[in-house]
Amino acid sequence: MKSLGQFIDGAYEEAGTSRFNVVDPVTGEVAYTTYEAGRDQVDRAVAAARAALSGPWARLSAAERGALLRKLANRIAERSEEFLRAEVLDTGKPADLASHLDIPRGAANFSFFADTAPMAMGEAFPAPTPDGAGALNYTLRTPRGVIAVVCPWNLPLLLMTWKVAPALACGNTVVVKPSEETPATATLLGEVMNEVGIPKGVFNVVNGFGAGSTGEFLTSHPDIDGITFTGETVTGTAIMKAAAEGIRPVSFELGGKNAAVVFADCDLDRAIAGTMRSAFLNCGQVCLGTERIYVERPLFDTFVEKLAAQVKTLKPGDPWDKASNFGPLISEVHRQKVLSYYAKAKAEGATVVTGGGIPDMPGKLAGGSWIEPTIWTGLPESSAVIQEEIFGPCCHIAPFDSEDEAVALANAGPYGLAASLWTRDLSRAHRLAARIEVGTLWINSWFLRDLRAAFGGSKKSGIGREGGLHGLDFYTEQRNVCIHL
Ligand SMILES: NC(=O)C1=CN([C@@H]2O[C@H](COP(=O)(O)OP(=O)(O)OC[C@H]3O[C@@H](n4cnc5c(N)ncnc54)[C@H](O)[C@@H]3O)[C@@H](O)[C@H]2O)C=CC1
Ligand SMILES: O=C(O)/C=C/C=C(\O)C(=O)O
Repeated sequence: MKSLGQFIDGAYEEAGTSRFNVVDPVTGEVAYTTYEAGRDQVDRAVAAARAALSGPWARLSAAERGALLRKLANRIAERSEEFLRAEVLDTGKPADLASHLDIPRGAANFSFFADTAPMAMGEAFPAPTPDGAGALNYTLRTPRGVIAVVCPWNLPLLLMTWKVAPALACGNTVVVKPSEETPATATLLGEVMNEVGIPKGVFNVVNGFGAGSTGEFLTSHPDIDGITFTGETVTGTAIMKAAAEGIRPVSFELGGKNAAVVFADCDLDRAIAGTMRSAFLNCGQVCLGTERIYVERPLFDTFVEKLAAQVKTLKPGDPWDKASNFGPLISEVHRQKVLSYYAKAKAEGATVVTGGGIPDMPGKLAGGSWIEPTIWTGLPESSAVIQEEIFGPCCHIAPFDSEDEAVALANAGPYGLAASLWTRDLSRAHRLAARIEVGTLWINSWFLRDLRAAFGGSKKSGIGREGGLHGLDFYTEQRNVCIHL
């Protein structure tokens, strides 16, 4: 059986304080084992990253770093089959999905930030005041330092590189802690870093768990200069407490309970196709995914019927079988969590329009963490399945009668990550865009990403924005220089 270790200072270490299994969610069988990095390994990874900050990496210009990142992107593309196999083994997602989304975006993140980071802006102010006449204030940007990158399991390569790429483009060094469920692609990336000539110590990976383990050792490490994290809001709270010690900045993309608002004047086929993707892509394990759908009353029954018909076209199965388009949940633990919401919905009196259970899977697949895509109607807004992030392939659909009511429903709750709006009335779309409290609002679309745009969450869905030039305030330190000539 293959085993996977840490990647520290340019070298792999098959060692740790304990060894743990990574399970293939398709079958429930152990896929391979890896090691939990202890405090000493985290210390060495952080020390390697610190040392690399003043090594050959520090002497590269932004253009030279960009050239290396472009090579990285090309090499990921050349080795895409290996990345694809690793990602599919860890997550169980359909190979077709990973080959169109996860792996190409993993490469594109590097080429995008290779071009973007050198455009990080500064300011220059000639002083007009009598005492400062002739003075000039201008900005110098320097790398922030050693960045801890803590990642989730739902889009492992995509979300890790979304943070590593701007960090490296700005001249930082990183220590990555992938999710314990999906360590393979981050660890494999170490090989590619060496192949393209990224100096040792610039990119490090420590595997292990969160609280009381590798994740906590890393985020509480005194020699970390900033922490970027995507995952659950509760974890964000724990990491923020760790970051408070030493006053380290954080960049967070956290949970969501995203709404889709569908008006009766929408292009119905487009709205069905869009909400279908937004609720069920990646088995509902996308933080931007829709778990609450509000439909204008005249369209409600038709919408429910048509979405349910579409859900019946989802085919769970082997991720390499082109006929299957729906994967399992990440783990049995996560399936138990999602099933607990399926039970709560029933207990609270939901109408189960479709799904609600576990599908019968053939042969070895019967041991996987499969679950039925599920639609509910008829619950009050106070229900657990409407209030809490489930992170599974399920949604509740409710009717609304006015624009104001739709806005109030969409804005209810503690999260503010994303929402989608389906209407042909562009005046209404613009009006509502100003009122819906989210980091990203999609109109007649969903998960249509332009990497130049600010990306992140409002309310309890995050702190700060990444993407384009926005994240560069986190990945660089700004120094104001005042020179009196
Ligand atoms: N993108 C998102 O918004 C995601 C949200 N989730 C939600 O979070 C729930 C739990 O899934 P998890 O994988 O356990 O997410 P999580 O937020 O607990 O874990 C994400 C990462 O943080 C690390 N971590 C956990 N606790 C930590 C701590 N105290 N200090 C430092 N690092 C820590 C984990 O090891 C992992 O690498 C899911 O059921 C889902 O609802 C999960 C994955 C992604
Ligand atoms: O496109 C992106 O950069 C990110 C998409 C999805 C997430 O952040 C998530 O599911 O956590």
